[in-house]
Amino acid sequence: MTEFNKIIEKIEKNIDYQRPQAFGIGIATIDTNGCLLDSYFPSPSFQTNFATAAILANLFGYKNGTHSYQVSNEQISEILSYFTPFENDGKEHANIDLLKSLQKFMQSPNENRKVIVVSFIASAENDSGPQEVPDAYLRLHLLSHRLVKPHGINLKGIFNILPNIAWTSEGAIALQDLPLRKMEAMTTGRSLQVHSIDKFPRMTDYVIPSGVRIADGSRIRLGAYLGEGTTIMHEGFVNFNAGCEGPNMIEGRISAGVFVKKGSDLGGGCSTMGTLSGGGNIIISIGENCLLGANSGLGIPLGDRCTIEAGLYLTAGSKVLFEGKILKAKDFSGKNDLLFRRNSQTGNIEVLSKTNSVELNTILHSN
Ligand SMILES: CC(C)(COP(=O)(O)OP(=O)(O)OC[C@H]1O[C@@H](n2cnc3c(N)ncnc32)[C@H](O)[C@@H]1OP(=O)(O)O)[C@@H](O)C(=O)NCCC(=O)NCCSC(=O)CCC(=O)O
Repeated sequence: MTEFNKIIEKIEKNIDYQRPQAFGIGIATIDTNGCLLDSYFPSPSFQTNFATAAILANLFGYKNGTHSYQVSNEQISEILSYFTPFENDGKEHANIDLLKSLQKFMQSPNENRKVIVVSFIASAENDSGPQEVPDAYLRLHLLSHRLVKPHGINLKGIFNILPNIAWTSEGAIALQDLPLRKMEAMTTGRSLQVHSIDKFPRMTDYVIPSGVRIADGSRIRLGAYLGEGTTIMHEGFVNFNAGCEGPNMIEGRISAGVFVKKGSDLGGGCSTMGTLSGGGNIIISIGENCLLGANSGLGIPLGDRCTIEAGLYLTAGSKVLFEGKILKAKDFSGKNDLLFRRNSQTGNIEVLSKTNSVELNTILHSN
């Protein structure tokens, strides 16, 4: 054990070495040109397991920054040899177990169009965002594994890094490989179905967070953050770098960048304004115990215990009536205990102070 510690100390003392913010050991799909299409990290590490990070770093020559490496079976054996002091110590070692499984599964990797990858993400202060497919996927995994909350990791430029590919019943396939793969499947009696053409896969094909119900997996992108006790009905949608704290009822759309705090209910078909396209730049958040009525829309950050009437689309610039004064909806950003409704007699949007708040039906949030 002391020998192991000495090795780690030596690696970490190297003047150029910087502990990565996160790292992951995973498996990636390659296309016929050997390009990486996706990466799957069953147990990513964030701000932890620094000893394992150091051993991996030493083997690949990693010092700092964001880098990914393809790993041979021989290299896995070499990595595992460092961990013999931990054999049968009665503790759980997710990364060691993962390496052993990968070694077993990957006897002839290329036949399955798969390669083993290790990816490191630079320390937070030096992280300039996604560099390659594996570290982009690692970032999305960190969010869906609840290791970081939305906005907790740099995703700038991720669209330029991720390839647009076919998500099929046989996993990720490059668009140029699709006709051949389709023929191959048909001639062997398989039906190759294409579920979507996109840069982001559905979350449930990579990460299943504990304590959630998801009625339609295709509505949740990898990189969504779903807290314990989240229920998402068929109309619900959650983009990457967005999500909810849990428990929550989600029957509307959580756009990229939006975060919903616990106890809030997003009614059927409601909209939260995003910032990816359409010119909006206000990042929407929703406080605790809010209710967005069915088919409502939200263009300002809400405080706690606020309600938006069903069908009311509240944009930031909407003129609203509050205690006899005309204000803008954005003047109420982050404020608590408010009811926004369109007066059915005058047509004005009104803001009323309120004391009651939504309570979730607990039966819908237990598993
Ligand atoms: C705006 C609220 C919250 C108001 O409800 P409240 O219970 O607080 O108030 P209330 O008791 O209805 O009304 C109190 C008083 O205000 C009046 N009042 C109510 N709304 C008014 C309006 N728009 N204009 C003028 N007056 C109004 C009432 O007539 C009443 O007056 P008096 O005092 O004179 O009597 C509601 O209407 C609403 O929109 N709820 C959202 C529900 C929802 O969408 N949940 C998600 C379900 S999701 C779902 O079902 C899925 C299905 C789907 O997919 O669509």
